[in-house]
Amino acid sequence: MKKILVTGADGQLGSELKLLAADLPFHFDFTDHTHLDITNAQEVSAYFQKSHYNYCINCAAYTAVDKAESEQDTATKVNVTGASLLAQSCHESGTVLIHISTDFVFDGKNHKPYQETDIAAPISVYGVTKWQGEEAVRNVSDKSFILRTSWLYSTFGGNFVKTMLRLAETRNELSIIADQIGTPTYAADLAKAIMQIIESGATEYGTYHFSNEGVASWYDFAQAIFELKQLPVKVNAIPTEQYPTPARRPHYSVMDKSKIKQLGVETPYWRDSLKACLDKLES
Ligand SMILES: NC(=O)C1=CN([C@@H]2O[C@H](COP(=O)(O)OP(=O)(O)OC[C@H]3O[C@@H](n4cnc5c(N)ncnc54)[C@H](OP(=O)(O)O)[C@@H]3O)[C@@H](O)[C@H]2O)C=CC1
Ligand SMILES: Cc1cn([C@H]2C[C@H](O)[C@@H](COP(=O)(O)OP(=O)(O)O[C@H]3O[C@@H](C)C(=O)[C@@H](O)[C@H]3O)O2)c(=O)[nH]c1=O
Repeated sequence: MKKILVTGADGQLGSELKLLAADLPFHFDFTDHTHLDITNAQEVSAYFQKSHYNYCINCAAYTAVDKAESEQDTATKVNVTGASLLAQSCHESGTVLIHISTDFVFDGKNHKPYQETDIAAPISVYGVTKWQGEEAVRNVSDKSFILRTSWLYSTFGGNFVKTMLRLAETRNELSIIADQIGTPTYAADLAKAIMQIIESGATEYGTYHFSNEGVASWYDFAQAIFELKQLPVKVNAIPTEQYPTPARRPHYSVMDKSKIKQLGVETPYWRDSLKACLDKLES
């Protein structure tokens, strides 16, 4: 039976993987920050010495985009050192590493969906650390899948969908940025994609883009949330300048998913997945 180590398992993606795990014929070790700190070299190597893993899915990350601007060292430790330590142990033990990265490795100047071969040029500390983490993985492990995803949300953890629902409890009007374009992605769909890759036994290692299908601005995303939930919130479309944040975010970060589709992975339309998540939140 395949053995799979999951790090950062209490986050959005890790929690979605836990839900899927129950129905799969694999042995999972789900670890959170307290059981396995990926920045601790001894803890990482102890895990890999204790068991042989066929796969390691790295869901652990520093994901606070704005806070990262003033916490560069912490973000680097988790997103670069942590990724590098896992890659090293995976390489030594012949484990396939599935590492997750982000659309924020791009600067957002494209006018057509980013391909895996497009040049990364991150414009935030978070984006830089995620790019350096990818490079660390690529340099060490020749058996790794790096999956870049975007605008993740889930019924678990904190995310844009939950922020909008929370704000709707006290506000009847919101201003949301309309000139940052990307694709929302339901973490449950990413979890399924990861499992499809593992179940297929694919060995076409490398960097892949995975998001839901379609395109939206944060404004469109917010409108869809309120429309599907039938909440009477007026949403004003604003330019980025009118919502200043510590971190810069790409204006355009839609990703081309042709490559991952060749592995048989499905990419549901973002509004369908949003509805599925909202229905699940309600139940
Ligand atoms: N969220 C998003 O919108 C997007 C995320 N991604 C990427 O997808 C991946 C999964 O993201 P998501 O599930 O949303 O992230 P979350 O922030 O929901 O979860 C990350 C988890 O990592 C844990 N963690 C942090 N530091 C360590 C550490 N040193 N050792 C072990 N665990 C640690 C956190 O635990 P604790 O809270 O206890 O620190 C948390 O449970 C990440 O690589 C992220 O960069 C890509 C695009 C979009
Ligand atoms: C709350 C709020 C946000 N916004 C904007 C700010 C920002 O540009 C956008 C999204 O803000 P958030 O802080 O929720 O999301 P953010 O943390 O920027 O999301 C990013 O997270 C990292 C981890 C990734 O890897 C990215 O793919 C992306 O998902 O919405 C508004 O315009 N109005 C508002 O009222």
